[in-house]
Amino acid sequence: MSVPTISLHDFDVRRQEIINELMDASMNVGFFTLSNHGIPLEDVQAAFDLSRDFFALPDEVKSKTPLNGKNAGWEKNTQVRPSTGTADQKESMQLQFARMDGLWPSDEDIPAFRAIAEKFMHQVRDLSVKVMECFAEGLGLPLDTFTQGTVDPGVGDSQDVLRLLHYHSTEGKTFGPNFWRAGAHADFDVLTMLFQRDGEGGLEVCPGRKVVGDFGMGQEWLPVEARLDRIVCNIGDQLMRWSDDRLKSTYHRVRLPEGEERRGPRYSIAFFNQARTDSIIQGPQKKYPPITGGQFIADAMAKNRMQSAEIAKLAAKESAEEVASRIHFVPQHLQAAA
Ligand SMILES: O=C(O)CCC(=O)C(=O)O
Ligand SMILES: [Fe+2]
Repeated sequence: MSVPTISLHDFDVRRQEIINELMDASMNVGFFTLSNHGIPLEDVQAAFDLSRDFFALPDEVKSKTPLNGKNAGWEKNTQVRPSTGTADQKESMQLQFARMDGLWPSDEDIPAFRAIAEKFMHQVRDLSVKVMECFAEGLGLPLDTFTQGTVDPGVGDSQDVLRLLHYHSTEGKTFGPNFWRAGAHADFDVLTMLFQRDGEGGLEVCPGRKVVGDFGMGQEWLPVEARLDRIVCNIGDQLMRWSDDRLKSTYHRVRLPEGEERRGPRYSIAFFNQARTDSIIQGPQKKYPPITGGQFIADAMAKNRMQSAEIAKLAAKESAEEVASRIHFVPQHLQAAA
């Protein structure tokens, strides 16, 4: 199995063919990469330049816009994944269309940050809407089923997030067996679009996992090539539930450099398309009870915090693999039902 690449060239005339490819990838792998996606390379580069300039600021400056409880703001070395119990070796800055009061870095600290970031967010959102409409069509649902919740970003209850990520250089550092740039997890959004820079690899995918698994431990992990001109996409838990589990939300992780690999920093940028707080998530076959986008995220974050605290305690004593093999992990919507 491999992560398929889907070209979006001549989108309008090739629409049906593209829908078929997207559905196939999402039902079987949960991940795919997009080529010829229409976002100019120089705009992707500009977003990475902005990210590099922001993370180069002193921590005292970045901490003027700290992470709040709603996935906006800056954090460093604080994200503990339930799969590992250790903090991801990274810092990140999360940006949204709404709910950003006091969280945009000032023009004195970093010129035009908001303007550049928002331009890119709109470009990625517009492309995401195109892809999510394809999913709706592929599932035989009204075209706006998944995008209703993610359009109109000015409305105040958009939960979409652009996350700038900076994984620290590992030059001269050694780590225990249980440390990751990003520990194994599934995303809890509708659709994630991830940008990477050439050669800054490490992202691995556990393809086509069954609905229930233990963080993908012991299964096959596929590397995803890092290329500036491609967008890595994956299905999140919200779309899995919204499609009655037909489209798969898949585990993925970012490993630390190994052996002779370059040990420099890694930058990536993820855009998480989320259901809006008041949209109702329920599949056509009503496999699961309805839930609002707001409640879904609140539940997911609470569960995550609880599991992370639990596993951090255990992981202090045992290896991650032993711990993960004992914790029965299921996607967010199945957890809520359990
Ligand atoms: O940086 C990456 O390649 C992946 C990041 C990721 O999976 C996430 O932030 O959810
Ligand atoms: Fe992720």
